[in-house]
Amino acid sequence: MTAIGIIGSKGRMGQALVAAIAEAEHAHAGGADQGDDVAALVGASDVLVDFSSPKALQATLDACVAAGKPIVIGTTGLEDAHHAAIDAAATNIPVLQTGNTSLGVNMLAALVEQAAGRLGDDWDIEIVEMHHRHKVDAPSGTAKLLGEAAARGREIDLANNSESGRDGITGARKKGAIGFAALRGGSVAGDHTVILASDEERIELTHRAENRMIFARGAVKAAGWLAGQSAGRYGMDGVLGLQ
Ligand SMILES: NC(=O)C1=CN([C@@H]2O[C@H](COP(=O)(O)OP(=O)(O)OC[C@H]3O[C@@H](n4cnc5c(N)ncnc54)[C@H](OP(=O)(O)O)[C@@H]3O)[C@@H](O)[C@H]2O)C=CC1
Ligand SMILES: O=C(O)C1=N[C@H](C(=O)O)C[C@H](O)C1
Repeated sequence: MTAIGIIGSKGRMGQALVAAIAEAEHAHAGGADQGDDVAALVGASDVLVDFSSPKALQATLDACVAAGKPIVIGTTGLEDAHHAAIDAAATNIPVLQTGNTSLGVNMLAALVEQAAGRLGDDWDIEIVEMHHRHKVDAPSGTAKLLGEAAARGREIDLANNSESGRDGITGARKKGAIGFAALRGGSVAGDHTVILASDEERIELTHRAENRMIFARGAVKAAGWLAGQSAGRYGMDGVLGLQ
């Protein structure tokens, strides 16, 4: 049994995590939200799970490093500086960061990597995502994860080969670009489609999340797995046996 502390415990994912921790028969060490003492929660936990806000990340990482506690980071909307902070923390503690903790999305990423690599850049790649009206970041962390998978398959760098937020006279699509489009509305838990389009045919690979328990169960599984790892930065492949 692992004592799991939740950063962002009162949120939509925080509540799903409480249920998933009970279901997996781990212990819920408590939660921290805005204004709470994160160091106290870290001290009471074997491992932390963070589904909150990028603004919380640095203080959370500092507390985990100071106490030598592993952390699973599911928060999205991360920028380069956040990833640099994660890399630095991972030299001291185990850190697992992912835009999506579900089995289905991580399987989809493996399929996208393979398709992008085998089809080549005569096939345009567009990633379309839809989420509930409350989501604050775009494109989603999952869309970025799928974009990274496509870029890996093509052996290109995503940062220099992506197009998003098209509006007005944009010019023609750049050959080899990976495009992103974000839709928001209703209560959608998370839909992602990767479209591979050639001149004469099109492939669409889709994942639809029907509820948040798929993310929560994946995060709890990741927490149990991470508690047994040494310092370093990890993704979901080892947790889900997709390596
Ligand atoms: N990787 C994955 O598989 C998934 C990732 N996510 C990501 O998880 C994050 C949370 O999503 P969701 O639960 O829907 O969001 P919510 O807005 O419902 O919950 C966010 C929670 O984080 C808390 N919070 C905000 N700022 C801080 C802070 N500075 N310190 C501590 N706690 C803070 C909020 O507390 P308060 O209300 O007091 O501000 C709230 O309880 C998002 O980034 C989302 O994209 C979501 C699903 C799956
Ligand atoms: O905010 C959400 O809800 C979700 N966020 C993650 C993301 O940004 O990809 C994962 C999931 O799609 C739900």
